[in-house]
Amino acid sequence: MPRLRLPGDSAALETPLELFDARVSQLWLEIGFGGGEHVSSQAKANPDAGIMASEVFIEGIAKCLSDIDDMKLSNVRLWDEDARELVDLLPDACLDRVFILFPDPWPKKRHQKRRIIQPDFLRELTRVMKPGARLRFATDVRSYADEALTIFLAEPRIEWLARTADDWRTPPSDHFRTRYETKNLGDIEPVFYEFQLND
Ligand SMILES: C[S@@+](CC[C@H](N)C(=O)[O-])C[C@H]1O[C@@H](n2cnc3c(N)ncnc32)[C@H](O)[C@@H]1O
Repeated sequence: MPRLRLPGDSAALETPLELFDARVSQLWLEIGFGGGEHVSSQAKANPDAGIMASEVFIEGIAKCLSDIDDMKLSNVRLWDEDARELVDLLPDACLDRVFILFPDPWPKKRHQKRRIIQPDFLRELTRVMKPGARLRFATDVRSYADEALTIFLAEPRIEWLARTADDWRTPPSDHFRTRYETKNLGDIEPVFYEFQLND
């Protein structure tokens, strides 16, 4: 993946907007993109955004690469390893948006510590988000929805942008459905939490 794969060193990632072939003014990150439908749809709809997208599942990476090629997208770059390693390499306050959509749910109690939303990782994410940046989290597993919300709201700089009591039950207007979402494997209707990072 020579032109699409992000370099694995912090020096190259110091000026991430320059890593895209397209001229972009915003930097977005999608973590665990699966087959990449959401990545390619957002990239097409937002040519001004450079999207860094991370996935470890090789078939998903191949599918996303094929879509990027078919759609002639020059504002996407892929990271084919653990997203947490990429986040560690990023400079402070560089991201405008983050998407964590239907992450592996690990529904069994004894496996829940494997979930990607953990206090330490969230703190590291807030380091690389700009003040005012948005983070969208979606899940269809009740225990993950509850646990993640508790972790997000414990972070002092994170504000939950819930406008009404239950608007988090409705997909945001700029959401593109993901392959995992369509499988309805969870125990609740999907929830979409939208957060903003404050100063
Ligand atoms: C349940 S799937 C959902 C995929 C996609 N977001 C969707 O909604 O269709 C979660 C994905 O996250 C990926 N994943 C899990 N841990 C990851 C990590 N640390 N870094 C990057 N990707 C990860 C998995 O390989 C898997 O494809």
